[in-house]
Amino acid sequence: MTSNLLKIGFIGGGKMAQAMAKGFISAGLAKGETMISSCHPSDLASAKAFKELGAESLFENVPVVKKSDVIIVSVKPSVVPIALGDIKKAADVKADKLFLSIAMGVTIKQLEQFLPSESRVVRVMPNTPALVRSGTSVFVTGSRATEKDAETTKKLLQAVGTCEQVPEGLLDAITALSGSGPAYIYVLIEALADGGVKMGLPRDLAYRLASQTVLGAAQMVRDTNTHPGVLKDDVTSPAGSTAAGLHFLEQKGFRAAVIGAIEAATQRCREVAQSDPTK
Ligand SMILES: NC(=O)C1=CN([C@@H]2O[C@H](COP(=O)(O)OP(=O)(O)OC[C@H]3O[C@@H](n4cnc5c(N)ncnc54)[C@H](OP(=O)(O)O)[C@@H]3O)[C@@H](O)[C@H]2O)C=CC1
Ligand SMILES: O=C(O)[C@@H]1CCC=N1
Repeated sequence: MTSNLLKIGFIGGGKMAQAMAKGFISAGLAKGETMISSCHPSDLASAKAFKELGAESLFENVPVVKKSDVIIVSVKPSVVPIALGDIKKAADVKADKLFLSIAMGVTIKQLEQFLPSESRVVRVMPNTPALVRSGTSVFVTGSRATEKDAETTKKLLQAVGTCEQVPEGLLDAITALSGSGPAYIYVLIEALADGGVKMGLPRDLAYRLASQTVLGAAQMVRDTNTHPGVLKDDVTSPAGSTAAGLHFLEQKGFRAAVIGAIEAATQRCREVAQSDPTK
């Protein structure tokens, strides 16, 4: 039965779109045939990836809007005005639909200007672990979005992880933390494994241990409601190995580097938000 499922369209079929599409399928919220994407003609790999899911894959944006109930705008920020401009220019498209934009730094105000006046907008910041239904998403509703649109957004995003409604003023910092965050953690996992290999561990064992350790530590913070500093102290035995490792990290400025990374990424989002997205 596919008739009760929302028809989900993706404008831009790249990495984040594919992660969400795969998450929706594994959550039972979509089937390949209830999704459709538009890809840039130069991006045959993304078109192929959507076709492999059983979804239709086109090289035009307007038919995606026509055929979908909810449209996920998943192109790069600089492409958003071009892609949404295609829809505004099209005379024969009824655009009174829900558009979820995941583009970093593109504000609700800009999105509402780029789209036809009848379109309803929600701005979302997801992350790639949506693919394995462990995503972290937040959303902001636009001026024309209804309560039902907020419910639809929550239903889609909670199926692939967590989802919270937030004020738009927090979105740049959230993009820096949870939108970009998986990349920082992958670097940490690589570094943990590299350290293990340096000290004699086989590479595959080192990756298994590093990834499970990150997963377990994250679950401890989330599920025990205990301050991470207390959890850190629980690991750190007097005169033990952890204290030696932590001392080294502090000497190298680990904590300051992570804080600086969030600040730099937030700043980049602000630059994009303040720039003319058509340039
Ligand atoms: N990746 C992530 O972890 C996250 C990304 N985002 C946001 O998602 C959006 C997409 O990011 P991401 O998936 O990483 O980027 P990708 O480059 O992987 O995906 C964007 C896709 O859009 C295609 N495209 C370019 N022009 C057009 C057009 N005119 N019409 C339709 N499609 C077009 C691109 O093709 P081509 O490559 O040929 O240009 C590409 O396949 C960005 O706005 C980003 O800020 C948000 C949260 C997390
Ligand atoms: O790097 C980026 O710009 C996007 C936004 C958050 C994650 N990826």
